[in-house]
Amino acid sequence: MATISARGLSKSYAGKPAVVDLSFDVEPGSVTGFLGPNGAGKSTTMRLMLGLDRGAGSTRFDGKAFTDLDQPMRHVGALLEAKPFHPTRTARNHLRMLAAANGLGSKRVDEVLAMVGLVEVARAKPKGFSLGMGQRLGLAGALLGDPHTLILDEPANGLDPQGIQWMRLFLKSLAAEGRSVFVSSHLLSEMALMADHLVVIGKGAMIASGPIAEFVRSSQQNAVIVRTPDVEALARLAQEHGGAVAREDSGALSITGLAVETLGDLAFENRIRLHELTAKVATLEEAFLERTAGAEEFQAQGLPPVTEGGAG
Ligand SMILES: Nc1ncnc2c1ncn2[C@@H]1O[C@H](COP(=O)(O)OP(=O)(O)OP(=O)(O)O)[C@@H](O)[C@H]1O
Repeated sequence: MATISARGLSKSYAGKPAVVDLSFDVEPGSVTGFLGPNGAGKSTTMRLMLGLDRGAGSTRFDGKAFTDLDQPMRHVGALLEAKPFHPTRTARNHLRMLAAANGLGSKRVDEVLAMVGLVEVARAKPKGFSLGMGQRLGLAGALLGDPHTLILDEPANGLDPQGIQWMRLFLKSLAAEGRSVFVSSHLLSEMALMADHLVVIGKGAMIASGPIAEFVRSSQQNAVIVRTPDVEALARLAQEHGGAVAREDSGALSITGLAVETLGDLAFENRIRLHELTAKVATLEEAFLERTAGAEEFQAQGLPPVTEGGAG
């Protein structure tokens, strides 16, 4: 059984749809990335899942609604806001209160402080914490009940590169233990390294849901780059076999719709000399930008001309 099963989640603010009929599953033993442009409805969806927002639809955690779970912290750990704690209560006391309110012992408090690397500041007040330390404390709170399911909204927000890497490895290890991890992030390169599955939304509605490899494979940016002195012949051959051919500025051909092996064989069989034959694999960022084009809540007009890689 899927640990998290969301069905028909919907929510409008003052008549404006924020989340539109979202249904998806999050499987145990995997990290599922939740992606969408700013304002796409990720935070609203996570609040709906936990019953913190009123809306339509339902979310089941091992068959039960969050509000029907006996000792919910032992089932589902959530990190939704950057600093959901009292500014002047020490980190350890904040967690102790949370633990006591949920029938958990204080030994677990020290365990989770160690897990997130906050032992040295356990007696410090979160008022002086950086955004990244606040995120670690929020994560410690989510882990208190040793839950099998984690729902994390932008947990890497404010972390430095070391912290981001630590978070990635940490979440992957939690998933490897069999937990379900549902995590939103704007850091696409991190998501590419961390997630097994994706749920991608735009303007509140589902764009794609499934294995990350499938999502990236569907991108038009996957192509075979070919350089040959016999451009016309190869282009014609590729088109005859169903490929779409574009000419790059460098003179190379960019061919989509045909596998690199097929193109290599075609060239060989037709005695076409090749100087380059490269499979160009799309990045998650390319696939994401392609699939969410036009789904941004805030679209800039009249961007200044910038060429990538042109700085410095
Ligand atoms: N309390 C609220 N009142 C009115 N509108 C809201 C409220 N919360 C969110 N919205 C609107 O609902 C939509 C979805 O917002 P939400 O914060 O869920 O998106 P998000 O994907 O989490 O965005 P981001 O990536 O910027 O965090 C947006 O249009 C937002 O302006």
